[in-house]
Amino acid sequence: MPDPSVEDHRARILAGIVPTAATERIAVVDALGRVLAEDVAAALSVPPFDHAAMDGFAVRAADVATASDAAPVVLPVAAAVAAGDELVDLPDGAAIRIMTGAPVPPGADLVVPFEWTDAGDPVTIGRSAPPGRHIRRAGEDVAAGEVALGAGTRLGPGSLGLLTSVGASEVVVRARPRVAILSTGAELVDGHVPDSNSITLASAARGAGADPVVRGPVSDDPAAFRARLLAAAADSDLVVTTGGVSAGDHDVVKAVLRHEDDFWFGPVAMKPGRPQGCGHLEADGRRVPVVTLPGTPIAALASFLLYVVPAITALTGREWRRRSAELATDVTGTDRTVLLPARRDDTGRWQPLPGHAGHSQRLLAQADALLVVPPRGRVVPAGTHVEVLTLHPELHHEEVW
Ligand SMILES: Nc1nc2c(c(=O)[nH]1)N[C@H]1C(S)=C(S)[C@@H](COP(=O)(O)OP(=O)(O)OC[C@H]3O[C@@H](n4cnc5c(N)ncnc54)[C@H](O)[C@@H]3O)O[C@H]1N2
Ligand code: MOO
Repeated sequence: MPDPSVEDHRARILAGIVPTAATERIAVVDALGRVLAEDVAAALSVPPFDHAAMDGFAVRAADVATASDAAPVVLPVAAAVAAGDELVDLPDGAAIRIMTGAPVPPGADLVVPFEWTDAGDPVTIGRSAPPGRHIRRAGEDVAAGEVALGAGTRLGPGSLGLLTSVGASEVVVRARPRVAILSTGAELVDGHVPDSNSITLASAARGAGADPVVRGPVSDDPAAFRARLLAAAADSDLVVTTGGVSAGDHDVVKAVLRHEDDFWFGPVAMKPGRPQGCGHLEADGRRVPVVTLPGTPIAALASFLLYVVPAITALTGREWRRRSAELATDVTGTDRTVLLPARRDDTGRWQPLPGHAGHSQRLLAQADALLVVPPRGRVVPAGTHVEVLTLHPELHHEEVW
């Protein structure tokens, strides 16, 4: 039996994910990047009232219908209104000087821009237009009562502006999934090796829309690991461990979980990150998914982006979408999926960084993405589109990827 592929392992993990039902009500100013849990109906129309779209004169279109440079129409100016002013009626046979955003005077159905006039008082108007020109009608963008944004919408800066314009100051959004990060290894606990995976994975989790809780490092003692793991599962929606999944004498994650019914461990046909595992734990009657990643830092982050970012997306009830990018050069494929640190060049294609040594944290820190080179066992030519994993997961949802 060949080792399962990256796709197989991702499908296995995603099959065990049930979107979290939890929601919370938050202020619109805090809602950037969140996902609406409910439709938002407009309390206010956009625009809220009929207003001028140009600086000029509000008139009756019929009064200026014949205006031309050769035969201009001259009207007295009855008043001046600016944005924020109260309504002023338009007397018969007159014009009102009006600024962009000011309420259109009842009776007026056309705004003549200054450029078509001498801007004087009385005003000489040398050009006409049909009724309605340069007026934005109340509700022409969004009518009060209409659904302004639907459940499931991911909120960007424009959505926050729209919510504010329709009168919403708070919204109900899906709760961020709580993701526990549990690193393992005696060398981390005693400080011989800095625990870089915790900060890397917690920040990647936050960027992907989760609420990370760092629960490690924990030593290679099975009882200590089990206790920490259960505590992590009790207050999270997903647990991610790092380390302890290969074949060594102290590989505690695998030793503790391999005999559980609900766990799978094995090599996945990828490099780096071959030893992987996943399963579920029971906590307070909930089935909490657990993804066990290898400890080597580049393998841990690559695996996190391949498997955990899609799982976080699925937990928030959104569909995970693969991103693809074009190779700038030929890449040597193998019989396993290879993950290559890369940067985008001036042509928008992706170039693997030179000097890839398999496990360089330095290269990972310099790269913008990991290219997922498929296991074709031969050269993958320049111009081929391959999956790409951004190393800036805060941008994961952007269409540019
Ligand atoms: N006989 C075999 N040995 C190994 C195999 C194998 O198949 N057979 N697989 C190798 C591969 S590939 C990988 S990847 C590693 C994965 O090992 P573990 O997941 O068990 O990780 P550890 O042994 O705990 O640590 C590996 C390495 O990474 C450092 N590390 C671990 N956690 C962190 C952390 N939180 N922050 C920073 N660095 C960390 C750790 O000190 C080790 O140097 O197994 C190979 N061996
Ligand atoms: O798969 Mo491991 O990450 O090569 O060292």
